[in-house]
Amino acid sequence: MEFSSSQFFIGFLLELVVLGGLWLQVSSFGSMSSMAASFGDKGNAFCGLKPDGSHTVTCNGSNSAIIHDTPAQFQFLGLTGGYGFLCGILMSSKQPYCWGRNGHIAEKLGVPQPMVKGAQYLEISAGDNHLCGLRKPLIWRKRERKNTSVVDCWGFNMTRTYVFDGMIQSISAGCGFNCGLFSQNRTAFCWGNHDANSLAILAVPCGERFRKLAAGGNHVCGILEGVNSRTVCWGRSLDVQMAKIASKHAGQGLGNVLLPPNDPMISIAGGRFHACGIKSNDLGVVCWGHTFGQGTPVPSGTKITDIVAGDYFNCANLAEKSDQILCWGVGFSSSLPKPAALPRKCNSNLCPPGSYEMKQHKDKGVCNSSDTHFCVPCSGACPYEMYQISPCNSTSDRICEYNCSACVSLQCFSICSPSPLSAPPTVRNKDERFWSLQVPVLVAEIVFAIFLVSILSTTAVLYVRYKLRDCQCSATRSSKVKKHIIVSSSLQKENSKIRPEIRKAKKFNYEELERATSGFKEENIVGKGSFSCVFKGVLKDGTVVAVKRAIRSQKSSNELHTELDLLSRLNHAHLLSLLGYCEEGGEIILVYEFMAHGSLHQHLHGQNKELKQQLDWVKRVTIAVQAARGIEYLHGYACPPVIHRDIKSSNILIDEEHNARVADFGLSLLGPADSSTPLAELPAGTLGYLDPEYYRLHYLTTKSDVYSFGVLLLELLSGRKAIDMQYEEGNIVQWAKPLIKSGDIAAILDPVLKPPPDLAALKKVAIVACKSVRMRGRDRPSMDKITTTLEHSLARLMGSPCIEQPILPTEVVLGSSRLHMKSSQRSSNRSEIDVGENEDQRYEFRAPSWITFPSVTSSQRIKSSSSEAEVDVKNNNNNSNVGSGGDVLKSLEEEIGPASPQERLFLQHNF
Ligand SMILES: Nc1ncnc2c1ncn2[C@@H]1O[C@H](COP(=O)(O)OP(=O)(O)OP(=O)(O)O)[C@@H](O)[C@H]1O
Repeated sequence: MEFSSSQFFIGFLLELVVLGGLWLQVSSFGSMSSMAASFGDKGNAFCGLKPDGSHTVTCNGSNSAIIHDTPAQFQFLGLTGGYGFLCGILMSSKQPYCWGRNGHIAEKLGVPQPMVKGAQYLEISAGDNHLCGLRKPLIWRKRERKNTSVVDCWGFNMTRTYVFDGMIQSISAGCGFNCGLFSQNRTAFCWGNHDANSLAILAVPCGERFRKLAAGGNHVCGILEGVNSRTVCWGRSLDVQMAKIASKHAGQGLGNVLLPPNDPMISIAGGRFHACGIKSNDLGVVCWGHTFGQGTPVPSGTKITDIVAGDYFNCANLAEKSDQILCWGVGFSSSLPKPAALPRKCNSNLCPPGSYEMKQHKDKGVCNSSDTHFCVPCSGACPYEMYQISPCNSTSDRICEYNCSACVSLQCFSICSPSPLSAPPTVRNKDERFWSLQVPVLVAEIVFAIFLVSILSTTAVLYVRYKLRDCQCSATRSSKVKKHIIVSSSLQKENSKIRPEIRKAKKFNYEELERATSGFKEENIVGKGSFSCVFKGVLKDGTVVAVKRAIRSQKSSNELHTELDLLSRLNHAHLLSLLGYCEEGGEIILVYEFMAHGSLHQHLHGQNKELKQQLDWVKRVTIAVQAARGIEYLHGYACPPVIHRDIKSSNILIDEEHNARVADFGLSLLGPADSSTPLAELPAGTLGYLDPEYYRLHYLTTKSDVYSFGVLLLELLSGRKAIDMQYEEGNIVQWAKPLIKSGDIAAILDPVLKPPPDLAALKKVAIVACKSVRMRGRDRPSMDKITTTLEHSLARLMGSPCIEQPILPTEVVLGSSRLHMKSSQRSSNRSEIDVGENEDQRYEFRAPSWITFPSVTSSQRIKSSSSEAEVDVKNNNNNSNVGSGGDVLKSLEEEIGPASPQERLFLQHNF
């Protein structure tokens, strides 16, 4: 029998859609399922809900504590397993109940403590040494905050309640971190201990929509939404580097490291250094990540329906052979039952509404006996671009078809546009009718699109021409104009330097760097930070580099790891470039481009007064523009946006050509791009530059960087340090703000320089600085507006008559995977100093991380501490260290005023 290509495509698609719609219970390292595996040095165990519908649990395996403590009398809704323990949600109370042994959760398990009275859970998920539960929302309380989800966690470094904005559909736990899937937009987010999981937490694919997540060791895999159901993974444990560690742990020889396959998947489960999934086209199993040389091989040609992961092994429920559990990998005990009396979902009852019987072939069920049925839940609504042509019934899932008039994806177009010529007559007639209707619609749409694009581009061209005509500089203004042109072209040159591709950091070996820095000689030190020493070095090929080596501590290496993770993703002419890194013997060393002229701090406040004088007004404002551009890129163009958290003059470095580069990303944070909630982070940064709102309310937004940048502008204008106790008013903001507000700009200008002929240019800078250090973040301008204002000031300072045109074109930010539209570009009216009133603030949400690294250094830098109490103590110390600096912060708090009820709620929920 012949099929037309369109029939074939649609048949294939329907198969994908139907199979893709299967929503079988899956379990990863820790997700909840009807079965679960536990692993660890006390042996492995495998438990499952009995297939008789009693919801009671049965366990087998070599972990005697789990076997002995199995609560056979309790009924459970689902199970999850971790290192030496298993947990289930009790049917009666909907609370977790755990058994086995794990010193981090509790010596003697049971209901994990502390437990909120009456809390009920929808799902639980076990990592290796922790358990998290997604709380059932309390809808009966009228005043309950809407659209929030609560996750309670217990165990190593995790015991606390996390509140998230947005409804979470499911959670999955890995080693020391967790991930969640928002139900509304299906985006993923992860939180937890950053030590080994910074990549898993920070590198969540931006804007991707997932059907399912499965966290493993230090990685996460997710099945993408859409007909392809492709799997993507991120994190650390699936890479080659980690393979060596994996082999050591599992006592195995080094196997292969495989990439996730492209096959569509219906479920996945993550192990410590690997992940496995069930392919939707044949229910076969496929594994990737680190595969071991020895151990039971991954089954081939076997259909499976459920899958769970231990650390180095997986177990699955066979689709065809009833009552059999199949395990593979290494480390599971031979005493694990194969077959085990575990979940086989073949029921004698017909499938209830909301589910349908899964078939192996058209007429043959999955179960051995034709009297029993294997039921799976119906899939959700049809995907976008599709409509339902038949509903879900007891024998088949809902069937969806592409709506050819609403195609946006290539897949849809390819399905909708095959040639109808090879079809049999009836099909051809149908297709002809279809095309006779569709073609005019498509043609009309294309014509309309072309018309729209040409109107828009013509308008844009006319607008640009009009603007340029206004700024035509006549020959009579030659000297000033020349200057302007020279500046413009030099800045154009600068733009061309922007690296359009994100470079991969090179891996150096220790000897290479040791040689480059003459054995990390003291004379080669060019700077010292709180956590690191920076050496000048020369590589074998003659490249001069800066080598940053952590002062040995876990915290410093955390910082360098954050910096490595971030800088490998960022690329901009005004961000310090990372050339490579070296990670050996537990130490991490970063290699950067060498900045020949050191830091802005050294120029402004160093011993050499000449350096300060050389930094004339044009150079200072140019540095301000360039630094603003770097930060603007972080906020508006990096995806997800980056909050630097430590903008200050010692982190603005100056290269050979006197261009400014923003450096030191050790404290920086990423956040999801589409969230509208502030990060809840304990304060970190440098005293004097620290946003009082962030300090006071722990609200972290991109506007916190704006505050620090405002302080930096005041520093550039006045030549004073952010906090300088040799003056009566030691805090630069407290000193400069009233003077600027009173219009006395000259009073704040650096006395080592003569005021410029056109003071108005610096007035603009002072005003924007003043706005940037407003108490409330939402009242501060965004970085793109600041950049625009600074560009205008620079143009004016250089005598350009074209002050409406920024000297530096604004479209210089390249290299991010996605571009965000600048708010200033959205605004049609860009007044030169009309910055920041009532504009939208970019808030980022992030789970409150557990807090790390307290430190006060000579540069008065404070970092989040391991406990709030510690933070207070440290801050008090800081305050006493800096004398009235502490009072300054106190008075800033007072200026912000008491927390509103909403803010208080935010704090209560997050800290
Ligand atoms: N790429 C570089 N080229 C030249 N000098 C550099 C480079 N990177 C850093 N330095 C110098 O080393 C100093 C220390 O840098 P680092 O980023 O470690 O700390 P910091 O920002 O000054 O202090 P902290 O870590 O306390 O914030 C800088 O102030 C600068 O003078």
